[in-house]
Parts: sequence; structure tokens; C-alpha cells
Amino acid sequence: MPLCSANCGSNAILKRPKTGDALCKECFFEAFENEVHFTITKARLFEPGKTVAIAASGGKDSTVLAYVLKLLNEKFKYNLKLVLLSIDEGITGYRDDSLDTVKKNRDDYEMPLKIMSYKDLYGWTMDEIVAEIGRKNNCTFCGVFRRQALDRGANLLKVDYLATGHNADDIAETVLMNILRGDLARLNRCTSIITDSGDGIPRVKPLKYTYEKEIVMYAYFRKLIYFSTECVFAPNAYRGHARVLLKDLEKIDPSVIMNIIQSGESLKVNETANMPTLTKCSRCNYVSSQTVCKACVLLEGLNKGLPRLGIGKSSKVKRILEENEKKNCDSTSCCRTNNCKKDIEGVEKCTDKLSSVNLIK
Ligand SMILES: Nc1ncnc2c1ncn2[C@@H]1O[C@H](COP(=O)(O)OP(=O)(O)OP(=O)(O)O)[C@@H](O)[C@H]1O
Repeated sequence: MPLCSANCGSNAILKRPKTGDALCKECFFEAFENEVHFTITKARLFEPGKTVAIAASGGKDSTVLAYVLKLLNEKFKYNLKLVLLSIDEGITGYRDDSLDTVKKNRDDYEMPLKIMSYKDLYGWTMDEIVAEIGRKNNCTFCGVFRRQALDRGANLLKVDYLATGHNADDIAETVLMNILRGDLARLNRCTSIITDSGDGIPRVKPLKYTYEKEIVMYAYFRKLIYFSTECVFAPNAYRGHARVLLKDLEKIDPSVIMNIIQSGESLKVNETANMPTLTKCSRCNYVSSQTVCKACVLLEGLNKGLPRLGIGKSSKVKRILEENEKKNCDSTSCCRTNNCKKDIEGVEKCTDKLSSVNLIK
């Protein structure tokens, strides 16, 4: 048994995936926590006296995030108020069970918990959405709705920051995905440790430089309770490819994860590149790069029996909406008489025709 490389005199019990150092349990805890503390202080993630909502799914990342933030807050006197915010997507056999874990964390870590549900916000559970759309594209709905639900929850709680458990592997995967897709706008912002949700509540990622394998190790040795089952619906296929590629590269050289993040951070998008400008959704007032945000388009598709609306290209969306409008509008109450633009970019549709649509309030 080798000695702990931190020279504490104890035997090492693990090899750190990130650095290869052989460490004892206590020295691993210290190294792990100090690195998160360094990330927080170097990026000046939090101002003292503020409130942080921790986006808590019950999974390993957000559970470790909640535990470490509580520990560092006390140890280094950040003077933060920590609360948990969970989104119930309405996935039977998955989220219902993971929310039980979050409730346990709420009690163990003594943090208030707010749960917001897709059913209340959008009128649909993911179970119902999958029954409509099938298993292939359901991740699009879930991702778009969750992002917005978290921002809405943060606004409701009037917190100053929203912290998510995104780890180094997640960020590196996202860099790869955006390169493969040629998505410059996302590539430009995906490595930011602080992002603006558009509503003035910054999103922060304190685990940005923490390897997933180390999070699992930390949770294991700290005996943290977390929920480890995969989502019962199909995983995000494209991200899956990036994940497999990253895991293969990590086996050859673990520093590849940090190298990809650092490369992403150093990239500067050419100023002549066509970048979207952020505006407010004309329907729900949520930040969007289109006149109507993606969540409202997806929701309209669901409510009008066109669940694939918003899944494909925007030109296709536009065509489907136009066709749908033609079908719905009779000649005497044509959209035009109500000054309606037949265009998803400027959806000001006949309000009487859309009265049944469950717009996000
Ligand atoms: N239902 C949810 N409620 C609240 N926060 C969520 C929820 N789902 C995801 N998040 C937040 O987004 C982060 C990234 O989510 P992702 O779906 O990639 O899960 P993950 O990598 O498995 O993380 P975790 O282990 O925390 O579930 C999570 O760490 C968490 O902070």
C-alpha cells in the first residue's frame, strides 16, 4: 500500500482520476473541497450575504454540490443563504424517486426546498409529452422546459444566484458537441462559469473543473445519499456520442477533459460571425433569441396536436404554423383582419383562435 502523496503519513486508498495522485481519504476530501473553494473564489462566484438556489435533481452532481457548498460556506464563512430548488418533470419511476432523495437532503442539510412541476408551469408532465411525441425527441422538450423552469423558480424564490451541478465532463462534452454541430453561439458561451439567464439571476457552475469520476468518489467516501438511476426515457443521443468519445479519450489521457475546457475558454468567435441577439419572448416575456421562445413554440405544438413543432428546422416550423393557421382561420375572421403575422418569428396570432393554448404565465 503506497503512502499518501500529501505526506500525511497515512496509507493511500485511492488514485485521483484528475491528477493521478495516490491519496488517503482525508487528503482527498481536502484536495477536492479546496479545489471547489478555489474555483469559487477565483471566479468571484458569490458575494457575501446573498442567497443561492442550488438546482437539486437528487443525482450525484447536485447532491455533492449541495453538500460541499454547505461545508465551504461554514468553513470559509461565505455568509451565503442556501436553498434547494427542484423541478419535477413528471417522469414516473424516475423523478418521483429522485425527489424523495432531495427531500432527504433537505432534512439532512437543513436547507429549505422548493419544488416546481412541469404540470403546473406548462400543463403537461413528461409522461404525457412522451405519450404524444414518442421517445425520440423528448429530451428537447425536457431540456428546454427545465432550463426555463429553473429560471422561473429562481425568480419566484427571489434568489441572487442559481447554482447547477454541471461538472468538468459535462462542460467538455458540450464544447465537443458545439464544435461538431458548428454552433458558434453556444460554443462561445458554454464554458462560462457564470451565465446570465436574461432575468438578472446569474447561473453559476462551482463544479466546472471537477471531474465526474471524482464526484462519484467523493460521494462514495462521504457516504452521501443520492439517486443514481438513469432517466427512464431515451437519453440525449447526440450528447451520448460526445460522452463516449470523451470517455475513450480520458482513458488514454485524463487531462483531455481540462484541455478541452481550456481550449473552449480560449476560443474567441470572429466578430463577423452571425450571432443571435437576445430579446424577450413576445408571449411569455422570457429571454429568447427569437420573437417567440423555444418553450412557447414547443408548447404550442403540444397544445395544437402538432408535437413535432419546434423539433425540426425553423423554416419547417414556420411552414407548419402557416398551414395550421390556414386550416384554422375561416375567410371572415382571417388573421390579417386581426393584424396577425403568419410567421413564428412574429407570432401575434388571432387570440380567439389561440385561447385554448396554455401559454406560460
Ligand atoms: N429536475 C431537476 N431539478 C433541479 N435541478 C436539476 C434537475 N435536473 C437537472 N438539474 C440541474 O442541472 C444539472 C445538470 O443536469 P444533468 O441532467 O446534466 O444531470 P446530471 O449530470 O446527472 O447531474 P445530477 O447528478 O445532479 O443529476 C444538475 O446537476 C442540476 O444542478
